[in-house]
Amino acid sequence: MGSLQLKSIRKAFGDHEVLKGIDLEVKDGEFVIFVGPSGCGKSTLLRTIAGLEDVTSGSIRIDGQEVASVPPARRGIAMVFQSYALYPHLTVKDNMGLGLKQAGTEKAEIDARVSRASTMLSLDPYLARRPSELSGGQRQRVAIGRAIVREPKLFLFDEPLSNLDAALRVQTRLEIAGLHRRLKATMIYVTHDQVEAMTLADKIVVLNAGAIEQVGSPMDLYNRPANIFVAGFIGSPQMNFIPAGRLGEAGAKTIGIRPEHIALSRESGDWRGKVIHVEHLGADTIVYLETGAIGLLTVRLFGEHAYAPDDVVFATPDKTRQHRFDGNDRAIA
Ligand SMILES: Nc1ncnc2c1ncn2[C@@H]1O[C@H](COP(=O)(O)OP(=O)(O)OP(=O)(O)O)[C@@H](O)[C@H]1O
Repeated sequence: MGSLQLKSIRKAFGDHEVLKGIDLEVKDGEFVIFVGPSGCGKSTLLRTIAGLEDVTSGSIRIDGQEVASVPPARRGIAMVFQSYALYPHLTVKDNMGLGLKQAGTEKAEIDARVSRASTMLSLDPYLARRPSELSGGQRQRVAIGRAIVREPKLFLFDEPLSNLDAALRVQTRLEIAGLHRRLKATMIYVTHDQVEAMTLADKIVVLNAGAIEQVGSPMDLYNRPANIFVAGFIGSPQMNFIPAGRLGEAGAKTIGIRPEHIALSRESGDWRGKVIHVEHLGADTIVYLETGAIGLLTVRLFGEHAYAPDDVVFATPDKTRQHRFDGNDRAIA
Protein backbone atom coordinates (compact mmCIF):
# COMPACT_ATOMS: atom_id res chain seq x y z
CA MET A 1 0.00 0.00 0.00
CA GLY A 2 1.26 3.48 -0.69
CA SER A 3 -1.16 6.32 -1.22
CA LEU A 4 -0.06 9.91 -0.71
CA GLN A 5 -2.04 13.03 0.02
CA LEU A 6 -0.53 16.50 0.03
CA LYS A 7 -2.63 19.39 1.34
CA SER A 8 -1.58 23.06 1.12
CA ILE A 9 2.14 22.30 1.25
CA ARG A 10 4.16 25.46 1.70
CA LYS A 11 7.90 25.68 1.99
CA ALA A 12 10.03 28.77 2.36
CA PHE A 13 13.79 29.14 2.60
CA GLY A 14 14.12 32.35 4.61
CA ASP A 15 11.69 34.75 2.96
CA HIS A 16 11.84 32.92 -0.38
CA GLU A 17 8.68 30.85 -0.77
CA VAL A 18 9.55 27.89 -2.98
CA LEU A 19 6.32 25.85 -2.64
CA LYS A 20 3.16 27.94 -2.63
CA GLY A 21 0.38 25.66 -1.51
CA ILE A 22 0.59 22.26 -3.23
CA ASP A 23 -2.44 19.94 -3.20
CA LEU A 24 -1.98 16.50 -4.72
CA GLU A 25 -3.48 13.01 -4.47
CA VAL A 26 -1.41 9.99 -5.47
CA LYS A 27 -3.18 6.62 -5.52
CA ASP A 28 -1.63 3.36 -4.41
CA GLY A 29 0.46 1.92 -7.27
CA GLU A 30 0.49 5.09 -9.37
CA PHE A 31 3.57 6.33 -11.23
CA VAL A 32 3.58 10.11 -10.84
CA ILE A 33 6.14 12.41 -12.45
CA PHE A 34 6.95 15.98 -11.48
CA VAL A 35 8.14 18.18 -14.35
CA GLY A 36 8.72 21.90 -14.66
CA PRO A 37 11.42 24.43 -15.44
CA SER A 38 14.62 24.57 -13.45
CA GLY A 39 14.09 26.04 -9.99
CA CYS A 40 10.29 25.51 -9.95
CA GLY A 41 10.49 23.41 -6.78
CA LYS A 42 10.34 19.80 -8.06
CA SER A 43 13.21 18.51 -5.93
CA THR A 44 12.10 20.49 -2.90
CA LEU A 45 8.63 18.94 -3.14
CA LEU A 46 10.12 15.45 -3.39
CA ARG A 47 12.41 16.15 -0.46
CA THR A 48 9.54 17.34 1.73
CA ILE A 49 7.68 14.09 0.98
CA ALA A 50 10.82 12.17 1.94
CA GLY A 51 11.22 14.24 5.09
CA LEU A 52 14.63 15.55 4.04
CA GLU A 53 13.12 19.06 4.22
CA ASP A 54 10.56 20.19 6.77
CA VAL A 55 7.44 21.84 5.39
CA THR A 56 6.67 25.38 6.53
CA SER A 57 2.99 24.41 6.67
CA GLY A 58 0.63 21.82 5.23
CA SER A 59 -0.17 18.16 5.60
CA ILE A 60 1.51 15.07 4.16
CA ARG A 61 -0.36 11.79 4.55
CA ILE A 62 0.99 8.40 3.57
CA ASP A 63 -1.74 5.73 3.63
CA GLY A 64 -3.88 8.18 5.53
CA GLN A 65 -1.33 8.77 8.28
CA GLU A 66 0.06 12.25 8.91
CA VAL A 67 3.86 12.14 8.50
CA ALA A 68 4.86 15.81 8.33
CA SER A 69 6.62 15.49 11.68
CA VAL A 70 7.71 11.84 11.30
CA PRO A 71 11.47 11.41 10.66
CA PRO A 72 12.48 10.20 7.15
CA ALA A 73 13.47 6.70 8.23
CA ARG A 74 10.00 6.04 9.67
CA ARG A 75 7.93 7.27 6.71
CA GLY A 76 8.14 4.00 4.75
CA ILE A 77 9.74 5.66 1.75
CA ALA A 78 12.93 4.96 -0.22
CA MET A 79 14.64 7.57 -2.33
CA VAL A 80 16.90 7.08 -5.35
CA PHE A 81 19.17 10.01 -6.14
CA GLN A 82 20.83 11.18 -9.34
CA SER A 83 24.20 10.83 -7.57
CA TYR A 84 23.48 7.16 -6.54
CA ALA A 85 24.93 7.89 -3.04
CA LEU A 86 26.55 4.45 -2.70
CA TYR A 87 29.20 3.67 -0.09
CA PRO A 88 32.50 3.26 -1.98
CA HIS A 89 34.07 0.85 0.54
CA LEU A 90 31.12 -1.57 0.57
CA THR A 91 30.34 -4.27 -1.99
CA VAL A 92 27.20 -4.14 -4.10
CA LYS A 93 25.61 -6.74 -1.82
CA ASP A 94 26.45 -4.79 1.34
CA ASN A 95 25.36 -1.49 -0.19
CA MET A 96 21.99 -3.03 -1.01
CA GLY A 97 21.56 -4.60 2.43
CA LEU A 98 22.90 -1.77 4.57
CA GLY A 99 19.58 -0.04 5.25
CA LEU A 100 18.02 -3.29 6.41
CA LYS A 101 21.04 -4.12 8.57
CA GLN A 102 20.84 -0.71 10.24
CA ALA A 103 17.14 -1.31 10.85
CA GLY A 104 18.03 -4.55 12.69
CA THR A 105 16.62 -6.96 10.10
CA GLU A 106 17.79 -10.58 10.44
CA LYS A 107 20.62 -11.65 8.18
CA ALA A 108 18.68 -14.44 6.47
CA GLU A 109 15.91 -11.99 5.60
CA ILE A 110 18.42 -9.43 4.30
CA ASP A 111 20.09 -12.08 2.13
CA ALA A 112 16.76 -13.20 0.71
CA ARG A 113 15.62 -9.68 -0.16
CA VAL A 114 18.98 -8.65 -1.64
CA SER A 115 19.02 -11.80 -3.71
CA ARG A 116 15.49 -11.17 -5.08
CA ALA A 117 16.28 -7.54 -5.94
CA SER A 118 19.62 -8.42 -7.47
CA THR A 119 18.03 -11.02 -9.76
CA MET A 120 15.27 -8.58 -10.73
CA LEU A 121 17.90 -5.97 -11.70
CA SER A 122 20.40 -8.41 -13.30
CA LEU A 123 23.00 -7.54 -10.69
CA ASP A 124 23.90 -11.10 -9.65
CA PRO A 125 27.34 -11.10 -11.36
CA TYR A 126 28.35 -7.90 -9.57
CA LEU A 127 27.37 -8.56 -5.95
CA ALA A 128 30.98 -8.84 -4.74
CA ARG A 129 32.21 -5.72 -6.57
CA ARG A 130 32.62 -2.25 -5.18
CA PRO A 131 30.87 0.76 -6.79
CA SER A 132 34.13 1.96 -8.41
CA GLU A 133 34.20 -1.31 -10.39
CA LEU A 134 30.78 -0.69 -11.96
CA SER A 135 29.49 1.35 -14.90
CA GLY A 136 27.19 4.32 -14.27
CA GLY A 137 24.15 2.27 -15.29
CA GLN A 138 25.10 -0.58 -12.96
CA ARG A 139 25.60 1.85 -10.07
CA GLN A 140 22.18 3.30 -10.69
CA ARG A 141 20.70 -0.22 -10.62
CA VAL A 142 22.39 -0.82 -7.25
CA ALA A 143 20.85 2.41 -5.94
CA ILE A 144 17.45 1.21 -7.17
CA GLY A 145 18.11 -2.23 -5.65
CA ARG A 146 18.86 -0.64 -2.31
CA ALA A 147 15.46 1.04 -2.46
CA ILE A 148 13.65 -2.18 -3.48
CA VAL A 149 15.00 -4.30 -0.60
CA ARG A 150 13.43 -1.92 1.88
CA GLU A 151 10.00 -2.72 0.42
CA PRO A 152 8.88 0.86 0.88
CA LYS A 153 5.34 2.20 0.56
CA LEU A 154 6.64 4.93 -1.74
CA PHE A 155 9.60 5.08 -4.10
CA LEU A 156 10.94 8.57 -4.72
CA PHE A 157 13.28 9.15 -7.67
CA ASP A 158 15.17 12.42 -8.11
CA GLU A 159 16.37 12.58 -11.73
CA PRO A 160 17.76 9.03 -11.49
CA LEU A 161 18.86 8.81 -15.12
CA SER A 162 20.41 12.20 -15.71
CA ASN A 163 24.00 10.99 -15.30
CA LEU A 164 23.59 8.25 -17.91
CA ASP A 165 24.30 8.49 -21.63
CA ALA A 166 21.42 8.49 -24.11
CA ALA A 167 21.36 4.75 -24.90
CA LEU A 168 21.63 3.75 -21.26
CA ARG A 169 18.90 6.19 -20.30
CA VAL A 170 16.51 4.45 -22.67
CA GLN A 171 17.48 1.02 -21.37
CA THR A 172 17.19 2.04 -17.72
CA ARG A 173 13.91 3.81 -18.44
CA LEU A 174 12.49 0.55 -19.79
CA GLU A 175 13.80 -1.26 -16.71
CA ILE A 176 12.11 1.20 -14.39
CA ALA A 177 8.85 0.83 -16.32
CA GLY A 178 9.13 -2.97 -15.99
CA LEU A 179 9.94 -2.67 -12.31
CA HIS A 180 6.87 -0.55 -11.73
CA ARG A 181 4.70 -3.15 -13.47
CA ARG A 182 6.15 -5.97 -11.41
CA LEU A 183 6.27 -4.30 -8.01
CA LYS A 184 2.96 -2.43 -8.49
CA ALA A 185 4.51 0.11 -6.13
CA THR A 186 3.75 3.80 -5.87
CA MET A 187 6.51 5.79 -7.53
CA ILE A 188 7.11 9.53 -7.60
CA TYR A 189 9.75 10.70 -10.00
CA VAL A 190 11.34 14.05 -10.81
CA THR A 191 12.79 14.62 -14.25
CA HIS A 192 13.81 17.28 -16.74
CA ASP A 193 13.29 14.83 -19.57
CA GLN A 194 9.96 15.07 -21.35
CA VAL A 195 10.31 11.69 -22.97
CA GLU A 196 10.82 10.08 -19.56
CA ALA A 197 7.76 11.88 -18.24
CA MET A 198 5.56 11.02 -21.23
CA THR A 199 6.61 7.35 -21.36
CA LEU A 200 6.74 6.44 -17.67
CA ALA A 201 3.99 8.40 -15.97
CA ASP A 202 0.43 7.42 -15.21
CA LYS A 203 0.09 11.03 -14.12
CA ILE A 204 2.26 14.07 -14.79
CA VAL A 205 2.31 17.03 -12.42
CA VAL A 206 3.44 20.23 -14.16
CA LEU A 207 4.96 22.67 -11.68
CA ASN A 208 5.78 26.31 -12.28
CA ALA A 209 7.21 28.75 -9.73
CA GLY A 210 6.18 26.62 -6.75
CA ALA A 211 2.60 25.94 -7.83
CA ILE A 212 0.85 23.20 -9.83
CA GLU A 213 -0.23 24.27 -13.33
CA GLN A 214 -1.94 21.00 -14.27
CA VAL A 215 -2.15 17.34 -13.29
CA GLY A 216 -3.11 14.76 -15.89
CA SER A 217 -2.18 11.71 -17.90
CA PRO A 218 0.52 12.32 -20.54
CA MET A 219 -2.06 12.34 -23.33
CA ASP A 220 -4.37 14.68 -21.38
CA LEU A 221 -1.57 17.19 -21.10
CA TYR A 222 -0.65 16.82 -24.75
CA ASN A 223 -4.20 16.96 -26.10
CA ARG A 224 -5.87 19.19 -23.54
CA PRO A 225 -3.32 21.53 -21.92
CA ALA A 226 -5.09 23.77 -19.39
CA ASN A 227 -3.12 26.88 -20.27
CA ILE A 228 -0.35 28.32 -22.41
CA PHE A 229 2.34 27.38 -19.90
CA VAL A 230 1.50 23.65 -20.05
CA ALA A 231 0.87 23.80 -23.81
CA GLY A 232 4.34 25.25 -24.30
CA PHE A 233 6.06 23.00 -21.80
CA ILE A 234 4.74 19.62 -22.98
CA GLY A 235 5.72 18.67 -26.52
CA SER A 236 8.90 19.13 -28.48
CA PRO A 237 9.49 21.21 -30.52
CA GLN A 238 7.29 23.63 -28.65
CA MET A 239 3.74 24.48 -29.75
CA ASN A 240 3.45 27.52 -32.05
CA PHE A 241 1.48 30.39 -30.49
CA ILE A 242 -0.17 32.86 -32.84
CA PRO A 243 -2.07 36.03 -31.84
CA ALA A 244 -5.69 35.16 -32.66
CA GLY A 245 -6.23 38.60 -34.21
CA ARG A 246 -3.79 37.78 -37.01
CA LEU A 247 -5.92 34.77 -37.91
CA GLY A 248 -9.15 36.72 -37.69
CA GLU A 249 -10.29 34.44 -34.85
CA ALA A 250 -12.78 36.11 -32.54
CA GLY A 251 -13.30 34.96 -28.95
CA ALA A 252 -9.69 33.91 -28.31
CA LYS A 253 -6.48 35.80 -27.66
CA THR A 254 -3.99 33.17 -28.75
CA ILE A 255 -4.16 30.17 -31.06
CA GLY A 256 -1.80 27.26 -30.42
CA ILE A 257 -0.84 24.68 -33.01
CA ARG A 258 1.73 21.95 -32.54
CA PRO A 259 4.54 21.66 -35.12
CA GLU A 260 3.39 18.13 -35.99
CA HIS A 261 -0.09 19.39 -36.88
CA ILE A 262 1.01 21.61 -39.76
CA ALA A 263 1.45 20.40 -43.33
CA LEU A 264 3.93 21.96 -45.79
CA SER A 265 3.67 22.26 -49.55
CA ARG A 266 5.69 24.00 -52.26
CA GLU A 267 2.55 24.77 -54.26
CA SER A 268 -0.22 26.13 -52.08
CA GLY A 269 -1.57 26.43 -48.55
CA ASP A 270 -2.87 28.85 -45.90
CA TRP A 271 0.33 30.70 -44.97
CA ARG A 272 3.16 31.59 -47.33
CA GLY A 273 6.61 31.57 -45.76
CA LYS A 274 10.32 31.32 -46.33
CA VAL A 275 12.39 28.50 -44.83
CA ILE A 276 15.04 29.87 -42.48
CA HIS A 277 16.45 26.65 -41.05
CA VAL A 278 15.98 22.88 -41.38
CA GLU A 279 16.91 20.13 -38.92
CA HIS A 280 17.18 16.63 -40.38
CA LEU A 281 16.63 14.18 -37.51
CA GLY A 282 16.31 11.08 -39.69
CA ALA A 283 12.87 9.96 -38.58
CA ASP A 284 11.63 13.56 -38.62
CA THR A 285 12.42 16.86 -40.28
CA ILE A 286 11.95 20.13 -38.39
CA VAL A 287 11.42 23.16 -40.63
CA TYR A 288 11.54 26.74 -39.31
CA LEU A 289 9.66 29.29 -41.42
CA GLU A 290 9.35 33.03 -41.43
CA THR A 291 5.84 33.87 -42.53
CA GLY A 292 5.15 37.58 -42.78
CA ALA A 293 1.52 37.16 -41.72
CA ILE A 294 1.86 35.18 -38.48
CA GLY A 295 5.56 35.37 -37.64
CA LEU A 296 7.94 32.50 -37.00
CA LEU A 297 6.51 29.00 -37.39
CA THR A 298 7.96 25.60 -36.50
CA VAL A 299 6.78 22.60 -38.54
CA ARG A 300 7.56 18.97 -37.81
CA LEU A 301 7.31 16.59 -40.75
CA PHE A 302 7.46 12.82 -40.58
CA GLY A 303 10.38 11.33 -42.52
CA GLU A 304 13.01 12.98 -44.70
CA HIS A 305 12.29 16.12 -46.73
CA ALA A 306 14.48 18.15 -49.06
CA TYR A 307 13.48 21.61 -47.84
CA ALA A 308 16.36 24.07 -47.56
CA PRO A 309 16.87 27.65 -46.34
CA ASP A 310 15.32 30.31 -48.63
CA ASP A 311 12.78 27.87 -50.15
CA VAL A 312 9.35 29.41 -50.47
CA VAL A 313 6.71 27.11 -48.97
CA PHE A 314 3.09 27.12 -47.83
CA ALA A 315 1.98 25.90 -44.41
CA THR A 316 -1.50 24.63 -43.60
CA PRO A 317 -2.60 23.83 -40.02
CA ASP A 318 -4.88 20.92 -39.14
CA LYS A 319 -7.72 23.07 -37.83
CA THR A 320 -9.14 20.19 -35.78
CA ARG A 321 -5.94 20.19 -33.70
CA GLN A 322 -5.83 23.89 -32.86
CA HIS A 323 -5.84 25.09 -29.25
CA ARG A 324 -7.55 28.33 -28.24
CA PHE A 325 -6.52 30.43 -25.23
CA ASP A 326 -8.23 33.41 -23.57
CA GLY A 327 -6.79 36.70 -22.31
CA ASN A 328 -5.62 34.99 -19.09
CA ASP A 329 -3.75 32.37 -21.14
CA ARG A 330 -6.27 29.71 -20.13
CA ALA A 331 -7.52 27.12 -22.60
CA ILE A 332 -11.00 27.68 -24.01
CA ALA A 333 -12.91 24.38 -24.06
N1 LIG B 1 18.46 24.56 0.91
C1 LIG B 1 18.05 25.62 0.22
N2 LIG B 1 18.20 26.87 0.66
C2 LIG B 1 17.75 27.95 -0.01
N3 LIG B 1 17.13 27.87 -1.20
C3 LIG B 1 16.94 26.64 -1.72
C4 LIG B 1 17.38 25.46 -1.06
N4 LIG B 1 17.06 24.39 -1.82
C5 LIG B 1 16.43 24.89 -2.91
N5 LIG B 1 16.37 26.23 -2.86
C6 LIG B 1 15.73 27.11 -3.88
O1 LIG B 1 14.43 26.66 -4.08
C7 LIG B 1 14.05 26.78 -5.44
C8 LIG B 1 13.56 25.45 -5.95
O2 LIG B 1 14.64 24.53 -5.99
P1 LIG B 1 14.47 23.04 -6.45
O3 LIG B 1 15.78 22.36 -6.36
O4 LIG B 1 13.32 22.43 -5.73
O5 LIG B 1 14.05 23.25 -7.96
P2 LIG B 1 13.95 22.17 -9.12
O6 LIG B 1 12.63 22.42 -9.79
O7 LIG B 1 14.17 20.80 -8.60
O8 LIG B 1 15.11 22.65 -10.06
P3 LIG B 1 16.10 21.83 -11.02
O9 LIG B 1 15.22 21.33 -12.11
O10 LIG B 1 17.05 22.88 -11.47
O11 LIG B 1 16.71 20.76 -10.20
C9 LIG B 1 15.26 27.32 -6.17
O12 LIG B 1 15.08 28.70 -6.32
C10 LIG B 1 16.40 27.02 -5.22
O13 LIG B 1 17.41 27.98 -5.36
